[in-house]
Amino acid sequence: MTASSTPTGRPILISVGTRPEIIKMAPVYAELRRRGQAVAWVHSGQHREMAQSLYDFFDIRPEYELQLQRRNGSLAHLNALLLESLSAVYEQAQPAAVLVHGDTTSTLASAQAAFYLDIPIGHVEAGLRTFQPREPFPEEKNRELTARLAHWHFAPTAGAAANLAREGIAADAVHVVGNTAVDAALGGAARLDHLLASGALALPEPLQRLRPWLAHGRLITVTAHRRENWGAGIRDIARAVARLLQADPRLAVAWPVHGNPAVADTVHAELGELATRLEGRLCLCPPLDYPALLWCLQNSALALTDSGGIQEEGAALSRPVLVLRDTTERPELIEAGAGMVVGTDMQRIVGCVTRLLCEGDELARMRAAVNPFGDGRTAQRIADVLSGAR
Ligand SMILES: CC(=O)N[C@@H]1[C@@H](OP(=O)(O)OP(=O)(O)OC[C@H]2O[C@@H](n3ccc(=O)[nH]c3=O)[C@H](O)[C@@H]2O)O[C@H](CO)[C@@H](O)[C@@H]1O
Repeated sequence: MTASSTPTGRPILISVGTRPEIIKMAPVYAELRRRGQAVAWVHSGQHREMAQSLYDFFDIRPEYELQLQRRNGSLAHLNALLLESLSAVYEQAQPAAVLVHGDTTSTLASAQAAFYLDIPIGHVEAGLRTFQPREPFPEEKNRELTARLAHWHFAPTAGAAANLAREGIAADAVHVVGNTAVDAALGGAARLDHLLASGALALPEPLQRLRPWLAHGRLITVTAHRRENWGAGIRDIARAVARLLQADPRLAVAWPVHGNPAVADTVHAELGELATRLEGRLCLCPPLDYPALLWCLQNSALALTDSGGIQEEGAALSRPVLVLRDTTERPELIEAGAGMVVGTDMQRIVGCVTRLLCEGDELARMRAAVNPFGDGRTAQRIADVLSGAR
């Protein structure tokens, strides 16, 4: 099959394992179905309960769900289980193509399993690189290896396409299409008011308690979970948040705390007592459903995060993002002026946030930046390529 030919008849199979993969593949699923294309969805992840609210929100019913019997937390074991189980699914589904997303272990295993069965692979969000093999680990190598296997490379930006060209990927296999995170965020945000007003969506109670503070326009959304930030990084981020809250009585913080004890224990040890004392102004809550997270971003002056997806969503919703890492594989955010890399140094975080909130001009300029991750029509472009129309 050439890079521009069309898979017909048999389903296009979308394989996902984690929350961001579901969010970012949902627009592709919707667009392919809208065009009458047969689509099948395989869920290979662990956190089925958390995934269900996403499937409800995006109206997706997975045809296949893997029940992996993990005996330990090793990535090799997970990869081996995924490979075997996904191969069995592919043999049953006989897909015309398999679409994978990004850089997780499920991404790489889904691509490997398709490769062994000679099924063409489409890689969505291709070409992101930090060029540092272990930052992030194992994602940097997962995405690089997935690129070796893919047939269609859906690069979100020209920069990502250039990274692929440097690795020798043929130009006619690379399609610059934008990032589906933008499609999902714009679509989700457009539905929010109606969902809230109709009662179809209720914000969790800790977020309700933030409402009185919104009038000050000084809500900050914080998330942190990357492995390289476990320990001292998360501790320093938490201390910066404490310092900011103590210095500015109008500032409020929404921090959905990742469930991993390596994150949650540190955050609660540093901020638990302050959260009680501030009675609602500091919301430390469990991970939020996606619409609630979008609500936080929409109501925030800025976001502090080490998440990849939130960098794209911040840009889509015109909310400046301060990246809590030493590097980002999304340099376009910085080049566009919509974000900054601030790392995890407490003084630096406090200094940057204070400056932005005090000097409104800089924040306003960041909010006015053109979103470098696309216009919300990425899924259409991907569907065009798969149908041979592009
Ligand atoms: C190194 C890197 O950048 N890797 C990325 C990684 O994903 P990530 O860093 O973006 O992961 P998270 O931060 O876990 O998820 C983010 C999503 O979750 C939503 N969210 C968050 C908190 C919450 O309480 N409720 C929510 O709903 C949020 O809005 C957003 O959409 O894998 C992806 C897949 O391959 C790749 O795209 C991607 O390169």
